[in-house]
Amino acid sequence: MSEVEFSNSGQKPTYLKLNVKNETDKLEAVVLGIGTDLGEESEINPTSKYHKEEGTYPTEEDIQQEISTFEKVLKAHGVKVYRPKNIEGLEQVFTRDIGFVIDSTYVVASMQEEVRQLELPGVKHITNKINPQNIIHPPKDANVEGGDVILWNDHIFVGISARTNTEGYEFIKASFPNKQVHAIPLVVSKDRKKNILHLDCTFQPIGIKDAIIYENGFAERPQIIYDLFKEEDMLKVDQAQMNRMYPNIFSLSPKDIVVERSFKALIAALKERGYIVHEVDYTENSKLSGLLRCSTMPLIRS
Ligand SMILES: NC(=O)NCCC[C@H](N)C(=O)O
Repeated sequence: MSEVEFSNSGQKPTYLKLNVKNETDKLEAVVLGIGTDLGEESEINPTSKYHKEEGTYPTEEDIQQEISTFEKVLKAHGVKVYRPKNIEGLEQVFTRDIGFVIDSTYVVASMQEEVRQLELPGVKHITNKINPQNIIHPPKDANVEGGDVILWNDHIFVGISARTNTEGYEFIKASFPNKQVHAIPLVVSKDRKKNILHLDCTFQPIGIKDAIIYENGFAERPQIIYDLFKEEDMLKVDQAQMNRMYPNIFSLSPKDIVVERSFKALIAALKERGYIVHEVDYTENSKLSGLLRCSTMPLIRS
């Protein structure tokens, strides 16, 4: 059933005015993950597998507690926060991956992992507020997840990973002919310390010209990134910092960035560059191989 609002006497539906052109314009509306019921401990990626084997898998309580502190920061900045509806036994933390907005178009993700694809009905009550004419679906055999799609105004970077394939990249390229769409092959490894699950685990633009980058996360040198971002504007992180998900912070605006509290070196570097840093605890979430960007799906940035 559609949940669109009607502006006057039921005649004209008011759809969400989707608008996302980059990673940092002022955030107006977002879908934030829940983690209400994570389901069984999962081996879906090398990091989750490691924590399952080590007996350090996060509890639902801790995951929800961390997400609720993030939600408070979002709301304190006037952001409209939508939440998925719980589906029994599914993680539903990383809304980033299951769909994403490019300009005014909503792309429904086509996911490699069936257990992630099953999360899609959880956001139906939100996607029902989008004009169906602005919703697109990848064709059969094309996989693309939002964690691999990074927007930078006229440019779109698409990570080629265990989750997003070349067909997924081709689909994005064909769907947005006015953008320059770049395929960025990532390191895929069973070794949790080397594996890059999605592009947003190794690279993310911040502000209006800077970026956080783990340079060894790419299967080949991403020349386009070096062409678009100056050497002095790149905050380079090492492998241990990448493993803690330093690149996966989240921008509320070109100035305001939400960062995991323990990322001391990054926080200092960001402050030095004039950013306002909002600290939250998110270490338990990182054990599922995602962090702040991963748990958000921006709908409107102005
Ligand atoms: N963009 C991201 O890196 N998302 C994290 C997804 C983690 C989730 N446990 C998964 O393996 O699909």
